[in-house]
Amino acid sequence: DTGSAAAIPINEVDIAYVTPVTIGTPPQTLMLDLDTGSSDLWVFSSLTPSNQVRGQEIYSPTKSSTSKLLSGHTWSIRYGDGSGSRGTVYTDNFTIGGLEVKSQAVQAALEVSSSFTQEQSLDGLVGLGFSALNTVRPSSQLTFFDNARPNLDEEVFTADLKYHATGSYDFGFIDSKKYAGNITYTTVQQSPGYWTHSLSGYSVGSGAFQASQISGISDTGTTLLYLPTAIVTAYYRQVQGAQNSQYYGGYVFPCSSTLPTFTFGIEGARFTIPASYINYTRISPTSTTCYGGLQSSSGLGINIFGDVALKAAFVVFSGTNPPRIGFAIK
Ligand SMILES: O=C(NC1CCCCC1)N[C@H]1[C@H](O)[C@@H](N2CCCCC2)[C@@H]2OC[C@H]1O2
Repeated sequence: DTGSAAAIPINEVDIAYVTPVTIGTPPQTLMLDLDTGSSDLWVFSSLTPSNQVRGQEIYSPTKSSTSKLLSGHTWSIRYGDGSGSRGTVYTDNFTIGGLEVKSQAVQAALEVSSSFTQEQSLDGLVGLGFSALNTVRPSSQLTFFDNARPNLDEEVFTADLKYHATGSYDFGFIDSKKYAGNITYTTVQQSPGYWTHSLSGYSVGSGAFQASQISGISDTGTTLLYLPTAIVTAYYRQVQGAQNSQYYGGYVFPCSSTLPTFTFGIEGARFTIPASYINYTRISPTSTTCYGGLQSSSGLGINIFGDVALKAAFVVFSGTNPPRIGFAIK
């Protein structure tokens, strides 16, 4: 089996990407954020208090003839940005891009935090991390990818996220039309459950490449790129008027500044993030101060290769044993 679906930016600065999925019988279509940084599949639902729902589509298990309550099971998740949700669990038929999993655990939200309520075009998440991170108790549940794997033509899914444009997620096959040259793979450490791997180094603009093993997670659910402070300060040293603002919680700079590109290594391959991706957003609609797409990871305890980096490549998440991650230019 295979599947292929769109990855649609939910706003004009690509804060997140959503993908249409169907749940139940007859199919209910929701727009979910496919997140390789977590492993819960949860949705706004008919059980979510109405004062926490602001325009989202909801899953109504009672309207699906194939839904089953997973009785006695609950879940509760907290994300790195402080957002979170909790609820109860059903199983139901679930498809992404024509790929169906029967009896997928669908976690129905009984409560969501305010940042989810405020994102009206995001109806929930599909966790594509390793199932060890799943928060359902007393028995944890498998991700959509883990459930689909036995039926996939190839044990992979790919992410082709785009800057200010719609990209795609493919399951079960690698579309050679979506990238150029070769795919460079590197090993993944799957414990504790993230797609954890290393970069082989970096360079700023036309500067020399600094070989250095930088461990982190490839996380489609994180908007920005978070790297060690030494790398980030070296980058913004090249930006006129840049400063690390306590007030804005990160590096800001005059929107008119010229930014250098940022290149990261995967083994022997090199991937260059255009300056435009790092000129992330104005701090407010009328401001001439801009917030950077590259920020420091100090305080996070982990480096995060989020969408700002991933959208510069075609990325293969390979569920082989051992798992691997592959990058190609596009
Ligand atoms: O918390 C993180 N990442 C952290 C960012 C700060 C540094 C540590 C990692 N990712 C979340 C993201 O923010 C959420 N958000 C929802 C609203 C639209 C924007 C996305 C979405 O829900 C879970 C996941 O994706």
